[in-house]
Amino acid sequence: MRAERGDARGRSGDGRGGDGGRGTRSGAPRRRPGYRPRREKPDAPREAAYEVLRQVAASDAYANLVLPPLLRERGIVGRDAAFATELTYGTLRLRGRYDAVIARCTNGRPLDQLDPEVLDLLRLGTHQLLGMRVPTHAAVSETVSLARSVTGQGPSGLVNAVLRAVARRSPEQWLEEVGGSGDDVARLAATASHPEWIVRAFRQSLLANDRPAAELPDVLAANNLAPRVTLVARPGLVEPARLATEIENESGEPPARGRWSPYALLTVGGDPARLPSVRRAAAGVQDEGSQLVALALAAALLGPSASRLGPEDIESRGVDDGAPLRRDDAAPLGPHDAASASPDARWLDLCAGPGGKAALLGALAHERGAHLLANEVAPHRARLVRSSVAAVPAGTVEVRTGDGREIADAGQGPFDRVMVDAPCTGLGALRRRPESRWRRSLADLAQLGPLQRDLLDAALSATRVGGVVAYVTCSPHVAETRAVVEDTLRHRDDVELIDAVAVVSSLALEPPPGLGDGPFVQLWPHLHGTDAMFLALLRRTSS
Ligand SMILES: C[S@@+](CC[C@H](N)C(=O)[O-])C[C@H]1O[C@@H](n2cnc3c(N)ncnc32)[C@H](O)[C@@H]1O
Repeated sequence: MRAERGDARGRSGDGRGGDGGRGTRSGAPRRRPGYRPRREKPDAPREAAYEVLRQVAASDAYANLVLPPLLRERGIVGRDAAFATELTYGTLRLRGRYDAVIARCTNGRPLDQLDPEVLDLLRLGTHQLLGMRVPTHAAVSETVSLARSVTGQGPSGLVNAVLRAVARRSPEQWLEEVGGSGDDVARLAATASHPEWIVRAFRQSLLANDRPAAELPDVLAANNLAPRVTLVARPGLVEPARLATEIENESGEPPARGRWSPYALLTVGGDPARLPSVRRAAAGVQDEGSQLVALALAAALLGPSASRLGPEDIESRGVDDGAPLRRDDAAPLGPHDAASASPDARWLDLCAGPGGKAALLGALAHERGAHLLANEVAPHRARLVRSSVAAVPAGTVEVRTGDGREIADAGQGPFDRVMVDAPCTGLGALRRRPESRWRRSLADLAQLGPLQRDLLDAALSATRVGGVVAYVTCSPHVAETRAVVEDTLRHRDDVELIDAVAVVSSLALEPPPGLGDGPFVQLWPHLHGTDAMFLALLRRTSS
């Protein structure tokens, strides 16, 4: 079976396995010459990829949540699992480009007149041909076989004809063809496979962050590359060196250290869920950009108008110079039950689900004798937060289910440090969520804008004078990043900006290049290898 699948993928043989891939099994009737009976079961990795695509389209499922359990359930492992994963995620990412190709191969029939199932089959076949370089005969015959199995005989002829037309040109020729018409945005949208409004949004954001528009193809291309899986060794819970050993034992390959976060390890394979430290939540999967913004909140200095800091504290910590508090300088605070006596004891994560940043902040809070309230509006996501912070010793983190706009009702403020990791379009994480670019629309921005402003407002109101708020999005879109912060500064006179570039540059292992003059930090996949996270740091200056 393994050999048959391998052949079907074009790694050897004729693309159909030793028996033609048509299911000759002991006891099967003798074939007439030239007769090829219908294959009983389609190739399992292709079938899994197809099913995920259908769930993504029909039930708004997330591919990265559906595929791994499906592979486990069907016992698809090793190279077959890698094939299914690349086929699924690659097809979803490059759907826009492939649709432009397929539309040129249907004899003028518009794609919206094809059955959605057939269109997904064509996309899968096209990705094998143009994105994975599977030999033509294998890509076409296996996809046609899958089509027969899932849609019946009828549409399989169309699938065969369209895929043969796709195969007549090389990937390079198709890129030239689909990128050959329309304005710059339309061409990039087709070749780099992004909706046009997202292409425009990235261009606008590059310019707003003093990056040249010429970088646009690079950032879009980076959105199409599968990122390396990054783990965080939560401070005080597991040493990075120990986590590295676990990773090497699991995958056979030592991880690379992160470029920016001292707690980051980049893996090259293996299943993170199997690592002992991940299982006990001392470590987790977390993009380095996400680690950096959480570390920045923990490192940003409190004060100068910190009402609960004495003047000598402010002086000795160098608050006025705007430099961040380094971990070495952090006051070695006592046990967390003494936290209430400290001027840096009450931390809040206002939008905590599923809990990546809350777990890192919780670990840091424990080291510093602080307490973290992790708030999340969705009960099922609040449960995920509880799992994420499970390794932080009891008493440090409390998880609250509630609307962040009503955080004053929690009765635990005012807070010293507050994370507002606002619900956003997620345009900064397109690498990791292959389907999301097709699901999002401009209407989402209009809907999210008021909520983002209200959450930031509520966070600032719940912060003590001198306390710090981090406003974070996993999106570079101007409308949900600097526009939200600038609107807030316009209508509040009790807030000032902290230079987030200075904070991030001094806490990172090396200063990330290209961050500009601040005060905002915008990370980029093509420059930093992280998600396109945005960070603004704000300080409450008066009550
Ligand atoms: C970007 S995610 C946060 C990611 C999280 N900080 C992490 O690192 O894992 C935004 C979260 O805000 C939550 N959310 C949405 N509206 C909210 C509200 N009104 N109050 C609190 N949380 C809210 C969403 O359910 C979602 O879990």
